[in-house]
Amino acid sequence: MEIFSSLETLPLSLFSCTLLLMLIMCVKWISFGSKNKRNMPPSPRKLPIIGNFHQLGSSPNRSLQILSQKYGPLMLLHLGSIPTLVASSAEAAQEITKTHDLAFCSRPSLTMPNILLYNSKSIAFAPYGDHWRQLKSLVVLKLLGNTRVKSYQKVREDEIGHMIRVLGESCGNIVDMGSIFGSLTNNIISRVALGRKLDGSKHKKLVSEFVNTFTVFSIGSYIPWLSWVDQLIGSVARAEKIAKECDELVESIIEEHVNKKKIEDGESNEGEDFVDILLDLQKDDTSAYTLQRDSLKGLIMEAFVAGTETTQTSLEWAMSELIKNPRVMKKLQGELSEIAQGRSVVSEEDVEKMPYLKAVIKEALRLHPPIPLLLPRKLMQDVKVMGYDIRGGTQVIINAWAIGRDPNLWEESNEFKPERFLNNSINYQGVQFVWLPFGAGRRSCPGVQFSVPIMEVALANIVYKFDMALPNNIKNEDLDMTETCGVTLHRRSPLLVLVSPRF
Ligand code: HEM
Repeated sequence: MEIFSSLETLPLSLFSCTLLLMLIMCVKWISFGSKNKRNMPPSPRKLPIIGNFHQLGSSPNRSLQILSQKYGPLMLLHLGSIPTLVASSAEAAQEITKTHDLAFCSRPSLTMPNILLYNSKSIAFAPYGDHWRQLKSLVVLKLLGNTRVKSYQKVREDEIGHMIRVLGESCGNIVDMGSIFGSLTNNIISRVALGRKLDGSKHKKLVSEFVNTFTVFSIGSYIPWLSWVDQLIGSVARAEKIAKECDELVESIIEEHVNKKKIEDGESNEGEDFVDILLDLQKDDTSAYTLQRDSLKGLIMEAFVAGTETTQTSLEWAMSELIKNPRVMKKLQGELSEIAQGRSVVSEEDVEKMPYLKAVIKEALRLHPPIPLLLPRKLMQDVKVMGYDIRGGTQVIINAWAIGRDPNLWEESNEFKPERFLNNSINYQGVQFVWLPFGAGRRSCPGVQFSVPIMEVALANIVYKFDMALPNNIKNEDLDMTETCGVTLHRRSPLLVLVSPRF
């Protein structure tokens, strides 16, 4: 009887199984169809496992520019297994940083920043969310706002004065301008962030190792199932060691500040550095946001990563272009002589009357944006960009370097012509999307107001006080301008010059 009944049900279960199978196939077919109907951006052919990595070469900004000439201003690459949208035109940049800014506002999770910056608990590599929003507005308002940046004027003047004295003592000798600018930016950031210069070469070396570790390639960031390779070759262990040593350094500096505060309690807040300000904010129980210790330390270390080499590289490129273009150098010296009128120092107030100086710096940043591909973003939901369907989770790169050299946007786009920035409205907020050295939109750089006065006043004083020539009778126009990628896009060869006083 039992056998009978089970036999009876057999055709029925076979029927339902077949029906279920057909249903699954139908759903699959429909979803495959709709996938095919998705209008994906053009993609260069990729290789198994590594995807398009082999096409980036040693100069990704240039390789991506060349690829975009073939595949268009929006292309979809695969870096390992990570789908990566590459934007190479002003229109594409505008879509990402303005039209869909919120959707494109996150950052991908990357191994090295996670190790070095307390699991990306500071700003630059934090995913979008409450934590990032609170921290960014804290930095914009309390550390890098207008009034606060003005209060660092004394530090800027001191350190630029010191740099000019060092150059004065080096007249007649060959000077490495990169190292001069490196010391300047390091000293300024150290004094503003920590309240003092880093003592001894040991700490300077540690901080420079910390900054450089950000560029150590991590295979796990792009091919997650191969992340054990990072462990095997020791890159994770090395980064962890540097992170630990830096953490100890920042902890000791915080301790110094806590002790100093106990002594100075009740005195005025003048001359406060980042650590002072952040410690005060941590104690502020009227604020709805609690600043965690790791975020505080992350912000301090991030200032070194984000602020030193970027400003140093920009100065080095601006100086290189001035040396290579004597016509521009002469015109700038003319403006400086006219405004400074024989005074020994060019002040921050003088610089406000110097449109050509400002144009020189903007033009140098156009040709040599220190972070040529900005920082990678991550799309948080599916969106349509310039008619293409882009899936949530895609990583996004904006080739600011290529946009700055786009011949459709810039006449004689590879030439150094500061005049193009006179009488135009292109400003540091990047709202025109044709010039993006500091990015644009919610994720743009909060350090603009901090670094621009350093660049302007430092360059003004050097050019006002010294003539520069290349050693070994190298002609100015033969100066090697080859670039190489590190934390920033910097000169491959050091900028060695012979300095002589102008008066
Ligand atoms: C010449 C100097 C500098 C240049 C060219 C520069 C450039 C940039 C660029 C291109 C980005 C990425 C923007 C994007 O993804 O859209 C960025 C982000 C950032 N920069 Fe700067 N930067 C400079 C100086 C500074 C300084 C001095 C500080 C702080 C002391 C700073 C702090 C930051 C931070 C915290 C971010 C992350 C913003 C976020 O993710 O929301 N930068 N910078």
